[in-house]
Amino acid sequence: MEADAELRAEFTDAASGRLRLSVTLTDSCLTVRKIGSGSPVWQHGQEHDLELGLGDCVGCRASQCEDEGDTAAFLSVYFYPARRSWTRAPAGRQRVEHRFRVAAEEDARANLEEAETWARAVRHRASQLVQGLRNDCLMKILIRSATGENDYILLIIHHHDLLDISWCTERKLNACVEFSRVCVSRSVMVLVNPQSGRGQAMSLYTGPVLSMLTEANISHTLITTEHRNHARELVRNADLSQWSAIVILSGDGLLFEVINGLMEREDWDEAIRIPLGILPGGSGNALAASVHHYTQAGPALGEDLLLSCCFLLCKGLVCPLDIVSVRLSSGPRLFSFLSLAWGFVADVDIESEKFRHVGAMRFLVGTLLRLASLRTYQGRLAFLPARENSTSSSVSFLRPHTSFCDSVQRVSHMQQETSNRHECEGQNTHNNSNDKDFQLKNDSKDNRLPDNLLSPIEDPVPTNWTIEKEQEFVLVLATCHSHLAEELVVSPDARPDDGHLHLLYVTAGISRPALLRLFLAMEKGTHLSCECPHLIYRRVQALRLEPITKPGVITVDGEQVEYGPIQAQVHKGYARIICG
Ligand SMILES: Nc1ncnc2c1ncn2[C@@H]1O[C@H](COP(=O)(O)OP(=O)(O)OP(=O)(O)O)[C@@H](O)[C@H]1O
Repeated sequence: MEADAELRAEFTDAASGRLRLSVTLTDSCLTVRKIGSGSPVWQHGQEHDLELGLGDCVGCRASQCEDEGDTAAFLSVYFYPARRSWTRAPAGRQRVEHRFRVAAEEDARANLEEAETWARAVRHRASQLVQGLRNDCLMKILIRSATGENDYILLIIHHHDLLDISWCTERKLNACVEFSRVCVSRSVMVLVNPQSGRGQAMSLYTGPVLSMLTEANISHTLITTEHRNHARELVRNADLSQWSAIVILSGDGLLFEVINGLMEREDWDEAIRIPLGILPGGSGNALAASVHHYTQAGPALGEDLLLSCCFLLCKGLVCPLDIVSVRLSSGPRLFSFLSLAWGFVADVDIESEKFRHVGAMRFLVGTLLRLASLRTYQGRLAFLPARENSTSSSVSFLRPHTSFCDSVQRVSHMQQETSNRHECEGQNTHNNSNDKDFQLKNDSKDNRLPDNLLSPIEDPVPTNWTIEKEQEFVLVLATCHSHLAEELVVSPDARPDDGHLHLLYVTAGISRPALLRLFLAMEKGTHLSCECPHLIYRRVQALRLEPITKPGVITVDGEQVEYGPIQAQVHKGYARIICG
C-alpha cells in the first residue's frame, strides 16, 4: 500500500465555535492540536495532541452550515473506539463524534469542497487501513505438494510479529483475498425478525444500527420477516447479484433459515459465498457473541455486543465460515453453522421457549428447572476425530504471539500434513465411492457438498471412526463456535473456519451440583479445566448420534429437528462471515 501524502489544515472546533485546531490526516490517524488559547475540546488541561486512530473510524460526512449568511461548512468524523475501563466492566465500544468547522474561505462552495475533500480522504484512508491490514499481514510462500497442486504456507504478520502460520490451498488463499472486504458498490440486505428475543429487534434497528450504518454510508434495504421461513424463501429466490451481503438482525434461528435457503438454490455453490453478517437481536445470539469473541476483546453483552458487531459490519472484513451438513434418518438434509444438541441442552432450549419474554434469562430459568428434574438419555455416539495440527486459514490478527521455533516446527508438521492430507482425502473418497448404494440413496438428487466422510446412516460407521460404548448421557453437544449464548462459552478455542466440530458430552452419574458447576464455569469458558470425569471434549470432523431413549429432543442451531439417528460432517470454510 503506497502512503498517501499527509493532509494538514486549520479548522475550528464546531462545538465551541472558537477553539482553533491544527488537524493532520496521516495513513493511520487524524491528529488534532489546539492552537492558541480557548477551552480544550478533549480533556480539561490536556496539552498534547489528540490522536484518533482511523482503525476506529466508521465514516465521515461533509455538510453546509444551515444558517443563512454563514459560509462555513462542517466535517463530522465518527469513531467507535474501545471503551477504556479500569474496572472489570464488560468490553465495548463508545461512539465519539468529532465535528470541525471549515471556514478558511469566504465562499461557501469553496468551504464545502474543502470539507468534502477531507471527508473523501478520511474515508479512503480508513478503508485502505482495513484492506492494508489484511494484505500486509499475509505473506504467502508457494509450495508444490506431492500431487503437483499449488499449496501455500501462509504467514500472518502484524507489526513485524509473526502471529500465525498455516497451510493453505490455492482456493482458500484466493477466497481469503477475493472476499477480503464487502463490496461497497452494492446494497446490503438487512433482515430483521420483529419477534426475535423479547421482540426488540426493530427498535435496535431504528436506534443504534441505523445510526451507525448511516454514519458509515452503508446503503441497505430493510426487510422485516413476516412469518417462519419467510427469510428462507426470500433468499432462495432472490437475485443475489443485487446484494453485497446479507445481514441478519435477529437470533441464530433466522441465520439458520438464510443458510438453508441459500443451499436450496440451483446456484448454491456460488450463493453460499455471499458475505453474511450477524447483529444480535435474539435471546441466545451465539454467533454474534462468538464473532465478538474472535476479536479477542473482553466479553460484551446486550447493546455493547450489538455495537461491537455493527462496528465489524461497517469495517466489512470477510472470513471463511464452516458449514455442517446434517443428515437425519428420514427427511431433508440440513445445513448448520452453529450446533447440534441432544439431552440437557436441547431440552433447555426448547422448554425455555415459553420464557422468551425474559430474554437471555430464559436459559438460566430453563437450566434450573431441568436440573431439578435431571434426566439421562441412553444412546450411541461415534465420531471421526479431527486431524492433528489442522488450523484455521482465517486471519485472526490477535492470536497469541508464536515464537520462531514454534513456527519452524509447525512448517515441518504442515509439510507432513500436506502429503498426509492428500493421501487421507484419497482414502475417504475411495471408501465412499466403493459404496454405490450410498451415492444412490443420499445423493441421487442432491449433488450439493458431498459428505465424503459419512456412510449411510443405516450402515456401520467407517472403520477409522471412534465408537463410544452404548451408554447413558446427560448431554451431547457439538458446536462450530466458541459461544452457545452471550454468556455461555462452550469451546473457547473454536475459530469460524477451523474445520472442527467441538464435541462435548457429559455422561450419566454426574451430580446436580457438579453439573451446575460446569454450567457456571461455562460463563467464562473454564469448564474444561474443572477436571470433571463426566465431561469429555473432542475435536471431530464428523459424528453420528443414535438416541435410544424416547421421547427426546434434538436441536440443530437451536431449532428442533426430527428425533432419531442423526449424523453430521463439517465442511471447512465453505460460507463467508463478516468478522473482525
Ligand atoms: N415474523 C416472524 N414471526 C414469527 N416467527 C418468525 C418471524 N420471523 C422469523 N421467525 C422465526 O422465529 C424463530 C426464532 O427467531 P430467532 O432465532 O431469530 O430469534 P430467537 O429465537 O429469539 O434467538 P436465538 O436463536 O438467538 O435464541 C426462527 O426460527 C424464525 O424462523
